[in-house]
Amino acid sequence: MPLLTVACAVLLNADGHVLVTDRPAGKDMAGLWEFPGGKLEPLESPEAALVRELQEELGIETSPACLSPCGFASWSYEKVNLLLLAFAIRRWRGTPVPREGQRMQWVPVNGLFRLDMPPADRPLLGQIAAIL
Ligand SMILES: Nc1nc2c([nH]c(=O)n2[C@@H]2O[C@H](COP(=O)(O)OP(=O)(O)OP(=O)(O)O)[C@@H](O)[C@H]2O)c(=O)[nH]1
Repeated sequence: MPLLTVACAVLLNADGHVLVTDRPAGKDMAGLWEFPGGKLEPLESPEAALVRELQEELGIETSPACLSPCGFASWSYEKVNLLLLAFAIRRWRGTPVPREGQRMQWVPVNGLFRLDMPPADRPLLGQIAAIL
């Protein structure tokens, strides 16, 4: 199966809460909570992809220097092997506002374990808890 590389953001605010958005109706796994981010375009670095996705999805400005790798997960879905690369981000410019019809919430890290998230994300949660 093809390998799909996705970069995602663990946006941490001053209270130590993490931003999650839900997958809009009509997409695979609609309604599940996930970390903002998306697929790398051809020849694009994970950092550049994430900076671009955060602008598109939430209207915030970041830069590769703000991104700190904080974990990864690997999961085989029906049609792809997903490699999910997570970056912690504590500083950005602007206020996140969902731009693609997603719902959004800030949750304490412990609260992540109670959310309905894609199966690929579960192994990330312990890694995220460890960096706080
Ligand atoms: N951004 C993000 N994607 C995730 C997470 N967990 C997870 O399994 N994924 C999967 O990684 C892929 C991300 O791709 P994407 O967001 O660019 O694409 P998409 O499915 O929304 O569809 P699109 O091609 O219409 O943009 C999706 O298949 C999504 O289900 C996560 O926490 N964040």
